[in-house]
Amino acid sequence: MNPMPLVALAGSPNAGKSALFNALTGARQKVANYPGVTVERHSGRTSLPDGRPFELVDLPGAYSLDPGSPDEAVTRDVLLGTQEGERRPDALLIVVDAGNLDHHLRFALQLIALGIPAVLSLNMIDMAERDGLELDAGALAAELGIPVIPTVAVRRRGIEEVKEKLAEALARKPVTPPETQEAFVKVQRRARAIAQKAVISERPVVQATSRIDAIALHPVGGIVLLLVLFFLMFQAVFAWSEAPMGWIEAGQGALQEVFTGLLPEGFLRSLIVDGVIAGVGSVVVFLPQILVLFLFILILEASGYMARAAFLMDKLMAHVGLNGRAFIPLLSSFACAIPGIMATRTIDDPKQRLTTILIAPMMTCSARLPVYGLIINNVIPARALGWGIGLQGLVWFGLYIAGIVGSVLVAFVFRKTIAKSANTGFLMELPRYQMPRIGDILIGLWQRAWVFLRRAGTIIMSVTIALWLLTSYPQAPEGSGLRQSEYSIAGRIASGLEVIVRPIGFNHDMALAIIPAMAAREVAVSALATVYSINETDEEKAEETLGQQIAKDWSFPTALAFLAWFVFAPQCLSTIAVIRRETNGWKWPAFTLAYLFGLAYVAAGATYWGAIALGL
Ligand SMILES: Nc1nc2c(ncn2[C@@H]2O[C@H](COP(=O)(O)OP(=O)(O)OP(=O)(O)O)[C@@H](O)[C@H]2O)c(=O)[nH]1
Ligand SMILES: [Mg+2]
Repeated sequence: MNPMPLVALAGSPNAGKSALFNALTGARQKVANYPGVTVERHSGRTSLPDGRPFELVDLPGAYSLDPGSPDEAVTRDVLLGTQEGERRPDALLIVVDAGNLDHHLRFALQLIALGIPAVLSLNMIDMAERDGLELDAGALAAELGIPVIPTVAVRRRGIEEVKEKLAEALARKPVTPPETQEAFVKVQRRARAIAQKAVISERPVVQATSRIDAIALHPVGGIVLLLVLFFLMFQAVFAWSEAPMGWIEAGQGALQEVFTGLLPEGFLRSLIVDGVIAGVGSVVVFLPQILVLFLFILILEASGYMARAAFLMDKLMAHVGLNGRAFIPLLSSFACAIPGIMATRTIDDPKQRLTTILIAPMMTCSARLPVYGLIINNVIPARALGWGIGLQGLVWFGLYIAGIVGSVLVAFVFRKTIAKSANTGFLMELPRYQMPRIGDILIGLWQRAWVFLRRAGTIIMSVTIALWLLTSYPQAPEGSGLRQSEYSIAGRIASGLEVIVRPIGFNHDMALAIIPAMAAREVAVSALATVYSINETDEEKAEETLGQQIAKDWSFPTALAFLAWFVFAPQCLSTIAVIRRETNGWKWPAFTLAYLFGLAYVAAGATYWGAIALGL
């Protein structure tokens, strides 16, 4: 039996390949309005109009067949059939951006020359029309010698036709390509000539894109705009999430009451009420803040603004020896360092890539949000500083900036020492601005929420239960006046660590919380919740929320030191595992652990003693 036919999606970055992949297969691959989003091969199944199934693979975008970076190498190897364990595709679906035909046809021409039966999707035809460009698909097909179908991937326009033409292409035999590839300069010239022939009419319209860019890319105005946007984002994180956080807390309280009423006093009740509900609930309550933050990030990404931010940062990053390509991986690290580190595959220079991998864990990932939120919401006064600026939002903004500044300084040092290489320039095509589609944003938010809740229900819940057991036993003798969290197994282990972290202002509860938080940062919060609810014996005190207890028990310098610790500490085993995978060995993950813990220790200590010196 013949294996299922294989079709590969290929084309220049940001042409809409993943959007087309999603439209064809019903998958939900990440699409975003900047180049370099897809860095791995993804595949999915779908069927031809006659019902025959075929496999579709979405490849990272590339500018040519000579691989510049690891992700482009994936694309080339798959297309040439030299990728290990991978069949050569039976047909290609080449995607080009209709509004950027001249550039995108270069790679398309190289692809066609491979001799694999191909179909061309003339994508983003809606945007081309908006910008006053009318193209002749028939003329283009005649020039290229393959079928050309105008498509709007995000509105599923042209999808059925693409399938029909793919069915025909799959019936054709591949031809043997010529021995030598045409010189790239020649390809370039041919691409331009063909693109010109395909134009029916071009109405010069003053493009919104260039008008917005006059401000957004301005060397001074652009940076100011960037800072203002991010600043507003953090203010909104507080302003908009207060009410829903209250609802979640109320729900959690109600649930605890239900179980307290349902279960007899004892092991099970304590496990469920103090362990699971208190622990997991203390993390879940931060969902609204995370969603508000991502609402902003997703809108900025989809509109095309983030690519401008990358462009602006390029100049600044050049000073520390990184190019603008590092911006997108670092940007994704704000959600989570894991995809961020994987996205460094778009960086061609190995030393620049290594540096970016090493600093990615310093970007404020969403796992830190519950920790920051817990401290800021409860220890930093909700004071207005005038002009609608709140102190809490300002501190939050400051923590993000601290991570960024720290990473910039570290990158500078690494590029001068352990990761030396020449600085290379950065060429990034800026996408056109687009109105974000509400559906896309909602799906993005849903995916974020799902990742967060799944973590809460799996890793955070299991670590919390384990910690609950370790802090519940052995039980402190009644009336001894000993604190359960110190008497227990976990407490005794924490007492060992406390010796090391006391000089930076940490107390016993914090020492206890940061050990299980190695598994995931959010666990620091659920661990504190568990510790406090286990320690509470008299009923009245148990009414207090975790936040109120922290506000009462922790001194201001101690709370600040805890925040500073979490800016840098590499408390995430999955990130370390990904660094190992991406650098092929234990050397760099070990190095990352060492330098980040060192940095966290110094930063927390400096914060603590600094705050004391200032009399805070
Ligand atoms: N208006 C419009 N936007 C589109 C169309 N196709 C894709 N987009 C948008 O264009 C952007 C890029 O799409 P992607 O599918 O991520 O592009 P890609 O080719 O996979 O990019 P890389 O993975 O970076 O190579 C996204 O913002 C999409 O929503 C289209 O036909 N019309
Ligand atoms: Mg993609």
